[in-house]
Amino acid sequence: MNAINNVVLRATLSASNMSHDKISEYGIRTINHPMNFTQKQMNIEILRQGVVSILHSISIIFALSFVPASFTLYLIEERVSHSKHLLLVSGVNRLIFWIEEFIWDIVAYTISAFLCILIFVMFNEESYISPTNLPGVILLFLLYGWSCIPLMYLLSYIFTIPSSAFVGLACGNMFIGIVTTVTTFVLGAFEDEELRAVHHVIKEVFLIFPHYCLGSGILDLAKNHLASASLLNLDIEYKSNIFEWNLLGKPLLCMFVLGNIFFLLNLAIEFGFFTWITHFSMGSAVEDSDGDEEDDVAAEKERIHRGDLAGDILVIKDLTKVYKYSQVPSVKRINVGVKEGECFGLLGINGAGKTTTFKMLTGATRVTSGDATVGGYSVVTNMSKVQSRLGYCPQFDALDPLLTPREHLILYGRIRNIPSFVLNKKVDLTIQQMGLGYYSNKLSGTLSGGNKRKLSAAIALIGSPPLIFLDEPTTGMDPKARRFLWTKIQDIVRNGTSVVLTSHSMEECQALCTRLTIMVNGQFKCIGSSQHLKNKYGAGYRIVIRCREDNVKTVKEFMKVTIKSSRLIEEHYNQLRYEIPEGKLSDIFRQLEQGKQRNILDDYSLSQTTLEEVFLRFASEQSNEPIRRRLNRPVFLKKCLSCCRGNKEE
Ligand SMILES: Nc1ncnc2c1ncn2[C@@H]1O[C@H](COP(=O)(O)OP(=O)(O)OP(=O)(O)O)[C@@H](O)[C@H]1O
Repeated sequence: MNAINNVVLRATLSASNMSHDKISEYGIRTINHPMNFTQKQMNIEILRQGVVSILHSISIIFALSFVPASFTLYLIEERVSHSKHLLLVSGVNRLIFWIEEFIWDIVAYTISAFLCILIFVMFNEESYISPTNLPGVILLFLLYGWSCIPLMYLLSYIFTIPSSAFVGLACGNMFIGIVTTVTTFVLGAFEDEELRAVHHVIKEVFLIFPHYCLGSGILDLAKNHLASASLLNLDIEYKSNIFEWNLLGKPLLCMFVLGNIFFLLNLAIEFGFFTWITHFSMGSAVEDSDGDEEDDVAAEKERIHRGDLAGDILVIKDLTKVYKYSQVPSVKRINVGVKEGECFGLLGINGAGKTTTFKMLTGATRVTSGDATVGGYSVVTNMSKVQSRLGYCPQFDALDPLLTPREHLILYGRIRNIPSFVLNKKVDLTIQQMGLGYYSNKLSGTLSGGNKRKLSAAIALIGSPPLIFLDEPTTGMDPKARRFLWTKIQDIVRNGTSVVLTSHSMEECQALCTRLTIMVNGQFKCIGSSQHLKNKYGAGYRIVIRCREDNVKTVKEFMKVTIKSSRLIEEHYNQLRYEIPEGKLSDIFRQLEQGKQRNILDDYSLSQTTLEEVFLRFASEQSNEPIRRRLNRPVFLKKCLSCCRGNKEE
């Protein structure tokens, strides 16, 4: 309207031949000054701004729910694949592991948090980026990461599938953050006395959630900014310290304290504090071994108890493991000493207790009773010292799928303190010897089962630790790689390294082990060299006879008469299999040759009892009772336990 008036005025002046410069001096200037808000308008405006602020809080909680949850992906993968355990066994300090994990995650989180702040800057959100409020916003974001990341570490123990953990934890973060913040905001808007009382209580209780601290902090900051802006409209200057107790002071302090508590709880789980408490509260009495102990087992036990341990790098004394909620021990009072430069074999059928023994010796599970020492250090009291002396090839490949074989070997070589000037050469040599050259730069997640096994064995050997545990190292390997590994094991044993090996291949045990034991139901049934075991527990010789179909009866008669101690153990069509417990080898040959000359038998073979037969004899004693007697724990209890025990199995 004013502009039209000015146009009319200047057109009239122009018609009266006034100079152009002068015309611009004439005109009407209008100034619009809004009236101050009424009380009602003010309330509506505050409510409108409040709703905008709660939307900001929700958006921030939403964005920052995903980032901390994503840090559990790798953590769970490492725990479930046991690659974390392998790192610890190779000498990584548990405390350093978690500090490094936290530093890495907090740096990644800080980048995301600063991107959120950048969005505020781009949209010029005065409530958050004004010089007085910006430091508060930065601190709120950083302390949220400080407290929420260790909380995610704690909750990650509940999960075994990384993707489920990510979805579950991100949704949980969002749910808690949004529900707590919106609830307190809505309750705060009511005038009712009772609701106000509830509002005050839950505002304090919700401070145990970092998500609420962040949401309420953002909201309070925006409300405070709105109040000072509104008062400024009334020409009243209102300045407040945003770090005061009732504004940001309380949530900031709570997040700082919560972060410390969550991190310490996580360390307590990592160091087995809770399993330690339950271990002592549940008791661990296991009666002595069964009376029918073989004399070589008893002799070894006697040697260990006597303390005659000269030259033994590994000493196992009455080592026992009873898993929680299992009524029978998985490993029961075993005793053995392994000398420097000795390869000791642990044989036993599935479920005999071999892996459990390794788990106790490497710190993956707690010892129920008894002890074992490596180089004089106890696995019960000084596991970190024990671990620094171990190489371990677990039963299932504990590899990081995102690292290549070369990167794995460099990583473990560095952990084992191989000087950097020889490390690359050593790694190249190992890769070439293990036949991994073609795959050395491929992700280990894409390797075949056999190649993964080769890599696991190479990791155990790199750095030449004095004691190496190999849990079925050659399973799935091709014959060439298997032969190479055998040669390699023989070499390192010759050079003074001790090896404890489990295998289901009798051929492997005979080729490598200086002494071996057969485990049945968690107990050692015999100990000695393979020849000693065959002599002692083998039933003499085996004869396989082939004859004409119509001659079977005659052969049976012949054997009954000529080799009286023989016992028929198998009969298939024209093939008979006999066991001869005793007798001179030359006499047996002579008698069989006579039978052949008399055309009673066509053909025969004579052999000593094999280790496999000794093994089968003992293995037949293994009962599946332990498995049947294990109780069925409720699922929720299992999850609760897995959370409390962290990476320790019980
Ligand atoms: N985490 C566990 N909780 C309860 N019982 C377990 C646990 N792990 C193993 N066991 C039980 O302990 C016994 C010994 O198991 P272990 O894995 O040591 O046998 P193994 O000799 O290594 O068998 P395999 O040759 O199949 O590897 C089994 O009866 C098994 O069911």
